[in-house]
Amino acid sequence: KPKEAKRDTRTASRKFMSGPRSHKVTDPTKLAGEDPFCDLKVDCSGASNRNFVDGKEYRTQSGQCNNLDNYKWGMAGVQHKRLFENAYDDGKWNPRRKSVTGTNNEIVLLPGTRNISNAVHATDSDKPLNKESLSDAFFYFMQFITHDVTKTPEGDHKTNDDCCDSTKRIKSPFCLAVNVEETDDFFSSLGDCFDVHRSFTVLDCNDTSGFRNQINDITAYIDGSMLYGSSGAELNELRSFIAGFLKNSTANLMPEGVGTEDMECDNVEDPALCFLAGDTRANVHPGLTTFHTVFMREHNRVAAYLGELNAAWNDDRIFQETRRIVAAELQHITFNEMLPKVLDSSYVSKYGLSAFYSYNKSVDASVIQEFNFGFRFHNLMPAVLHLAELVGSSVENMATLEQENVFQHPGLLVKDNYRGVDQVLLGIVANGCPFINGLMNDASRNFLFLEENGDSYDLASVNIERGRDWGTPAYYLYRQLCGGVTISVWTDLASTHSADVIADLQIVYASPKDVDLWTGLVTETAVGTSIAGPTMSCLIATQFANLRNGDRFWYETSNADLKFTTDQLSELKKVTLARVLCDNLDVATMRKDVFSISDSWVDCSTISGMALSFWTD
Ligand code: HEM
Ligand SMILES: [Ca+2]
Repeated sequence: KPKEAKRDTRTASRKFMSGPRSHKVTDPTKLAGEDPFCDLKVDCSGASNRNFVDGKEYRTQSGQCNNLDNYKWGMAGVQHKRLFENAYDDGKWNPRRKSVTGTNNEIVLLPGTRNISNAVHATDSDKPLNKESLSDAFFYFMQFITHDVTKTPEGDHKTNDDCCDSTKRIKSPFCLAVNVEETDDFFSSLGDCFDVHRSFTVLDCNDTSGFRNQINDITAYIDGSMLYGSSGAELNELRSFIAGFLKNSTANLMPEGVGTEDMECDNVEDPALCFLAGDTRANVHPGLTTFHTVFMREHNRVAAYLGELNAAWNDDRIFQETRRIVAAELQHITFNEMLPKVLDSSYVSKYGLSAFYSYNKSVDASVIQEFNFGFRFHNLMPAVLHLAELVGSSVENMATLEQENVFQHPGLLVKDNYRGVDQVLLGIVANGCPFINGLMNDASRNFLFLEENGDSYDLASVNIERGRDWGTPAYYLYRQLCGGVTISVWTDLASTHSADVIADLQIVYASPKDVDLWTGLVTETAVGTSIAGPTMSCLIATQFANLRNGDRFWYETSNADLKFTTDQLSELKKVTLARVLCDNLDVATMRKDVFSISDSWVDCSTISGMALSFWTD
């Protein structure tokens, strides 16, 4: 097996990986360490800090003044919110490392995160299909929506900072070092450590103790920021400034970007090609890159239509109106098709996610940091990527690629004379993603972002390490908050976790009150047919309710100045992801429910969509 061979030849000591492992700050002024928004006053009452075109108001690019009383709610660059006080060891910034079993006289450390990954999250076989027949497209679409909502930048480390270096391991304020035991099946041949860089932080505005908090680089609102960017400067790179269009490149793919450093397209197989999108992570996986491509095309498809209907509209007006429609489609698909498969219907109704929409100006849509962990569904990562084609009347797999050859490899889209993009899409709709509570396959636990020198990455460890980096409190507090269940002994977890999982947790953790948030969440037994346990569902539903109720521009708004007409809204509500895919790819057949592999394939002509004729001015 190729995987074995790679493992055996990797004898070099662990070096810093040349590409980024996590996401970098795009705006260097944000590295200052002070929160620029603490003292900044922005007046949203007039037009000057908002976005009016031809007298009509649209979203600002940064999300500023979406909330008119609190200009920075949900805006790019603002701090993540917290549901509890921080759990940093020093209350300020030192990572959470201490077990509750320690005393004033004797500190007991939490288990190493790679040890937790090995004991709790490992599976030695590629996981079987999930019982609900969720498609790989469901997985990559969730990632696509994640990238509309949250991106937490890394701190100001030098590219060659080696956090495993014995002196820096202690000294560099930007380093976390994950210990690797000699007994580690996979990573031990590379050394005793792998490095993770700490997230960028700012000093909290109201706190004088020196407490530091993480920020969101992008707009939290579901507004298509991964397509349009989260600042005017980012958008200017993407717009063609002709007839409302976004730039594209050969075969109607996204424009090519320059430089691979920040853009996560440094796969050893094909480092040359890199696409430019509104979010720098667009190249991290071809499944994701395909969704970016489809929605960029959807923008241009809608813009062309609006331009024809409204000869008097200029580039700016067409652009803004199209962006408004595309954001509405994303919101509709997320709430109508995606969330009902993430959450059990009991959570959808309890949190009012399908209730009548009414804007609530006291709701802050900014990202709750605990949600950030609750939505890291890396345990659904498919082990392989299939490329598929329509053969006769059925969709068949043409090739099966190991994930380590596919991460950061957008070049797949141009393969086969540009049929790559269609083949990737058909492949992820045709095949099912794996799902077992809390287990991660080798692709994400050992082979993520594999480098030529054998370096790679364990996403389970990193997720746990990230929680400690952020001073995120342990899982048990959230079980208490969401479920009203007090956790003091292991058996208290029995209502949320299987006996097997509890036994695995006990191998590494000294106390159930030590269990890290991400680990506790992904190992919960999922509710009903959903993919999330009770506490995870609570965090996810809370955030998505805020993204809806706290968004003044939500597509279902009844505000006279912002709303779609009744006709337009009823057209928008006909939109399905299947229709968007049919409209923007060279495919003749699709599943009406793109997220379910038990749905049958139908001819694209039988899938209805929205009529844009209602957009004549
Ligand atoms: C090809 C598939 C994927 C890859 C390679 C990937 C990789 C990563 C990496 C490297 C990080 C940064 C981890 C850190 O340093 O803390 C991350 C963060 C994250 N991932 Fe994924 N991921 C994938 C799919 C997904 C999916 C499907 C979801 C959601 C269902 C998701 C949700 C998240 C979230 C919420 C974060 C935190 C984002 C932030 O605020 O920076 N990921 N992912
Ligand atoms: Ca956004």
